[in-house]
Order: sequence, then structure tokens, then C-alpha cells
Amino acid sequence: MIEVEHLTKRFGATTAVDDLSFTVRPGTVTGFLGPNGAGKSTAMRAIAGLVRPTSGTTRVNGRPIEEHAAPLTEIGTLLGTPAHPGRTARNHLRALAATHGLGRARVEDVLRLTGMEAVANRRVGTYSMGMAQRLGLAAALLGDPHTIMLDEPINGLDPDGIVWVRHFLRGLAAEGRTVFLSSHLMSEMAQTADHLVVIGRGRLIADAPIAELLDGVGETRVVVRTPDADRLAPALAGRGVTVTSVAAGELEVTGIDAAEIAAIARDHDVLLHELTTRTASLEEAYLSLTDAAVDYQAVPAAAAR
Ligand SMILES: Nc1ncnc2c1ncn2[C@@H]1O[C@H](COP(=O)(O)OP(=O)(O)OP(=O)(O)O)[C@@H](O)[C@H]1O
Repeated sequence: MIEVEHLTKRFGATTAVDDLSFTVRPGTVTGFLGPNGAGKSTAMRAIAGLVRPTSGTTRVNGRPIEEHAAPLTEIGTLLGTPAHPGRTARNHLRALAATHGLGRARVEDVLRLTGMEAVANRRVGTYSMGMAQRLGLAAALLGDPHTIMLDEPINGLDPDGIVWVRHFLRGLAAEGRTVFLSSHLMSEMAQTADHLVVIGRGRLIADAPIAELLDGVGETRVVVRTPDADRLAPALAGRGVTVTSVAAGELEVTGIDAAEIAAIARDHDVLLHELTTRTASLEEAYLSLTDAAVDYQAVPAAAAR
């Protein structure tokens, strides 16, 4: 479990995280989503105890990270601090284990868990991005932590690597662990996370299951292309339907399905060139959410003048 309460972090004039509160629960994969510079890394570093908050608190498994006697067994992190390129993965993990009082047997466990055994004696500097990410995951799992927090673990991976990471993280959540990962891409999160915490400019925008986020912002709409838009639009209107003219000969219709539109078109002798049902994609949901964040920012700026 990760709890963030009224977390604010300023770097000089920049407010990286602004009064942010959310809870990451065990047993699910929670995505931490926001555009570049939204404050995700800063918030994660504060949770890991690597950044001192300007105000507010963070707790891991019920306590501030610094109050845990063995932090590595509480939270495993991947926060973009790569291993020394001249070391082998096995030696890197052994050194890490030794400084945290963990045995060598656990190193072999995590190498096996992350599929790294065959390359464990190679120098880290020769690794592909995918291998380096696996090593990062192996290090995060070393203390067998109940909570795992990963900053952009999918960034730069090839499709096989992405599938592997997704499957792996889902497995950890299925074991009842808390899994929290960041990304600036909704498409990555759509297939990996069950729940999303979305931030923009350091502030919370949404904290909800992915399905609920889609329900909230997305509506099924039908795109209609017809040379008779002038006649069809009024025929559709007045039935609890919204009709928007998006281009010449093209309408966007909500509140009625494609079959009903086709029937009305036939009744009015309207020729249809296209009738396409579009469900809001996660990407659209995300853009609509983060647009709101920009609007939010514009208000205080205007008010300040
Ligand atoms: N050590 C620092 N000193 C000064 N400014 C910082 C520092 N760390 C982060 N920032 C600023 O805080 C803001 C949030 O950055 P942060 O890296 O947390 O965002 P992010 O959402 O993780 O973005 P990205 O996806 O690009 O990593 C940015 O404006 C960044 O420039």
C-alpha cells in the first residue's frame, strides 16, 4: 500500500508536485499517468524517500519510508538509477543484496524470476534496453517486497519486452502485491493497469478504475458522411440526439445508434456514404482529462493579472 497525502514539492520557482493525495492499493496494477513533466518521477522519489517533500506526507505499507528498518523488503523500486556498466548483473545484485543483509540465494531467485540467468555474467554495459529493464526489475524484487514502484518500466522496450513486463506485473499483483508504475502514454497503461492515477502539472486529475474513466469521458458516437447532411441533421434532431457538423458532408451524432440513423435516413430519402460507430478510445479519454488540467492552470494565471 502507498499513501500520499497533500504532497507538495517545489524546486525553486517550479512546483513539481502540488497538493497531491492518492492511495495505491494491493492486489491491482495501478498506473501513474501524466504528460512529461507532470511530476510523476518527483512524487515517486518522494515516496521512496529520495526527495524531501516541501509539505505533505507519504507512507509505504502504513509508515513513512524512513521509519522502516529494512526498506528494500517493503518497497522495490525502479527509478532510473542504472547499474554500473562495468559490472555483471549477478555481481550488481550480489552487492545490493549484501548491503541490505540479503543472502546470495535470493539473487539467484530474482535472476530466475526475471529470466536473466543466461545473461547474468555479462557486463551490464552490453545489455539491450529490455535486459537492463529486467535487471532493474530483478533489483526491485530482491527484498521480496510487498510494494513495487516502477518509473516508466515499459519505455523503450520492444513489443516482446512490453508483453513480458505486463504479464510479470500482473502476476505480482495477483500475488496480492501493490504494483505502481508510471508512464506518459495512455496506450501503455490501457493494457497494463487496472486502476489509474492521472496527474497534470503536479495536481491530481483522476483516480479511478480504467473502465470508470472511460465511462466518464467517452461516449459512443456515430460518424455519418452524406451529401444530404443539410436534410439529415434536422431529421435526426429533436429525438434526444446531439448532431454536430464536423466538416462538409460529415456529421457526428450521439444519443442514437447507427441502425436508427440508417432507418431515419431511408425515411427521408437521404443517401449515406459512411456510417461508423466510434467508441472513445483510452487515448481520447486521456487527452480530454489532461486538457482539463491545462484549463485549470489557465484560470489562476488569468486571475493573477
Ligand atoms: N531536481 C530538480 N530540480 C529542479 N526542477 C526539477 C527537479 N526535478 C524535477 N524538476 C521539475 O519538476 C517538474 C516535474 O518533473 P518530473 O520529472 O517529476 O515529471 P515527470 O512527470 O516524471 O516527467 P517525465 O515523464 O518527463 O519524467 C518538471 O518541471 C521538472 O523540470
